[in-house]
Amino acid sequence: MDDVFLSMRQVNYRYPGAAVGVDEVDWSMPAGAFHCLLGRSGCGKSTLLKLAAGLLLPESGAIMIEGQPVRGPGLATGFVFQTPTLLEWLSVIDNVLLPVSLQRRPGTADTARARVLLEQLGLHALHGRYPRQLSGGQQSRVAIARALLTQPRLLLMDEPFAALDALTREELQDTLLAACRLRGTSVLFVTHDITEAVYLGDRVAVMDHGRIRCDEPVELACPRSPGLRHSPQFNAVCAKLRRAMETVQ
Ligand SMILES: Nc1ncnc2c1ncn2[C@@H]1O[C@H](COP(=O)(O)OP(=O)(O)OP(=O)(O)O)[C@@H](O)[C@H]1O
Repeated sequence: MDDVFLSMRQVNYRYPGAAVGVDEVDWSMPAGAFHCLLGRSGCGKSTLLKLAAGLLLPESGAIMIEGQPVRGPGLATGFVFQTPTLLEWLSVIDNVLLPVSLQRRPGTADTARARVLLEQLGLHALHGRYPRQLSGGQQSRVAIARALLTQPRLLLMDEPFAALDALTREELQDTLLAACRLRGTSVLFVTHDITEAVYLGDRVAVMDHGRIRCDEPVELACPRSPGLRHSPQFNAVCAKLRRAMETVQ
């Protein structure tokens, strides 16, 4: 199929000595899609993301982005971890510019792009602050801006909002959807939270013991709006995924 952006075919990986890894995973995403991976702790979600990022290489099977095999990490893929991992000694704008400054001296175009991202992520007044002067939600916003700086086609997110309070988390979900829609960024997003997966994802997969056990398209109104969270349709999809998660445990 020519509209496949990311494809995984029969992908296997296991850390030495680990009981669970990634087991015969087949997955594909069209460009601009937002896919979520749900599953209990230790089922292999982070391992799958690291494989997609090229941080790990599969023992067998193939991972392709736009038809090219993934052979290692690259600027075409952004990664956001559970903790924002900001550098304490750099200001907000310098943290956002980090992916460029690791390669070369940032130019005016890079700084302009960083400022636009900070504006879009609601951080325009905080350029000169340091991470210790920010709330957890603001730090997460900086981490997202940093991951988007190089204009990656693919954003991989590993429970990036897990440590935030429920309302901040919902605000960030809307900010993230808007930022990715604007850029056409494809996103693979790992979470433990069923409502988060359903709000964000246009497709949600449930992982268990390294395998994809259930793969559910989410046919809810786009773009998402906060009122959707209280609708019967939203609750019905959440209930279906919950049943799927309970069945596989
Ligand atoms: N660096 C590592 N070395 C050895 N084993 C590892 C390593 N990282 C993960 N594992 C093991 O691989 C398996 C899958 O771990 P993974 O981190 O992918 O799970 P997960 O679903 O992301 O869990 P969580 O939701 O808790 O983050 C687990 O059994 C884990 O103990």
